[in-house]
Amino acid sequence: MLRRFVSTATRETFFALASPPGKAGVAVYRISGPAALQAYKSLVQPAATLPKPWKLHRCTVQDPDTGARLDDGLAVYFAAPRSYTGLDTLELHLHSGRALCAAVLDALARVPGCRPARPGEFTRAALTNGKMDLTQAEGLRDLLDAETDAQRRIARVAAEGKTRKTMERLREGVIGALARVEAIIDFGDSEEIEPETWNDAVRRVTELRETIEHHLADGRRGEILRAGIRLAIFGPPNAGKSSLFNFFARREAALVTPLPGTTRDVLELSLDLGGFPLILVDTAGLRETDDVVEKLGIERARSAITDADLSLCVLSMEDRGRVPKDIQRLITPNTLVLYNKLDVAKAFELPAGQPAWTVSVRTGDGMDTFLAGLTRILSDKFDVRDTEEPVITHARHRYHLERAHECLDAFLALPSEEVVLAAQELRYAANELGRVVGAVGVEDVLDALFKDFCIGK
Ligand SMILES: Nc1nc2c(ncn2[C@@H]2O[C@H](COP(=O)(O)OP(=O)(O)OP(=O)(O)O)[C@@H](O)[C@H]2O)c(=O)[nH]1
Ligand SMILES: [K+]
Ligand SMILES: [Mg+2]
Repeated sequence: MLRRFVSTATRETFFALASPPGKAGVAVYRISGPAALQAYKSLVQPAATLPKPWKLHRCTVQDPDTGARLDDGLAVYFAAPRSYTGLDTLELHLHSGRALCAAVLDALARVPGCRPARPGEFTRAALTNGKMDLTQAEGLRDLLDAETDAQRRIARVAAEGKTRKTMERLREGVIGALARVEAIIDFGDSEEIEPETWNDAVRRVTELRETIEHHLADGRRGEILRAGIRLAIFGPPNAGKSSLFNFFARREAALVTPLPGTTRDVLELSLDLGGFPLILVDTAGLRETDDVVEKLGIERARSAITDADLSLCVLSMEDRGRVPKDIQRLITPNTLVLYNKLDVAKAFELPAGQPAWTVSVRTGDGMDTFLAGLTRILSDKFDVRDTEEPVITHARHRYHLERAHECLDAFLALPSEEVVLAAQELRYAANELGRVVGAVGVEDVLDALFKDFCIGK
């Protein structure tokens, strides 16, 4: 249903080094646009015969003005529209070195009609030319940014076009229902239209609404995984929260002292735990205090706990019987509980109904079991398996799906006489779904997206 997104007609030819600059095995240059073959003729020897598309050719590259030989390597020509960008594209695979890259880029800049590419310009052209949709471009950016295995896998789902397909199918469904309602408007007075048509539209919309609800009820797994899972460590002073934080950091990242109230600021640490992106947050111990600075720290701790996706309460085993009420209130069935200082306390049976462990951060006792348990919880809560439906990975997707859901709700609340209003609600819904894939109104999203791309992608 989706052809061209934005009509920024590309008459220009842009080029970039697509591989990292500097010393490496191979440097890849991409030249995309109508002058791609012109670049071939200017730079490549022998240029007498033009390259067969999609075939690698041995070549020598020379300076277009002096004819001085620069390097030799391989050239491949992708004829439009069967290229990454959908435009005529030339790729040169040469040796990589700083001076060599600079000389080749300089030579390319002297080819008439060629100019250096802007960040993300190749992908932007691919989008413009209908080679991919907005969710795929976002997925690609996320794939390049992915730092852990779970992030990589979720980005792939979008980059491969699964999110796009789901959204397009939903949009087509809405348009199908809209066609029925419009038929009632057009032929409503004649006998050709059965009352069944309205019921049919209602049935379709009900199903679509359910599918959207199913996608929305994903626990925000996609968005959380992409951004990193925030795990807030909290508890009373001196329980060993910062000691645990340092255990994960593998260095003395936070101050640890025997004085209660040591930690004041909120500290963060990003790490990869079993393939999951975890943002660990250390916070000030919670207690009543008259110390102004400590009070501020405790306020920050409370907001960090609220903002977190998961929370871990650290309790010293010695304080087990006397956990203050305001800390008890923060422990929900979803809170992980770590009883620390096993080395100086007697072991006890863990209460059921709560993910909990006993450990000694000091001696390392029980830590393996705790880490394995934590990884399993992350996997249960946030993992996205290949067989599952694509999930929402950006707040933007959720926003438009929620709006579309509202429109379908509004449609279903209307009586069958209100066909004109009903058609309008469906049009709004289709429009919202179109925004996810970028079929409507996306210029601002594109600018934000491609700003973060590297040049040459
Ligand atoms: N015996 C024993 N002491 C520990 C253990 N873990 C931490 N401690 C000690 O407990 C004291 C407090 O540790 P911290 O890590 O500063 O505790 P905290 O919860 O961050 O404290 P605040 O920042 O003040 O809230 C320090 O003296 C640690 O060395 C443990 O497993 N066993
Ligand atoms: K302390
Ligand atoms: Mg601390």
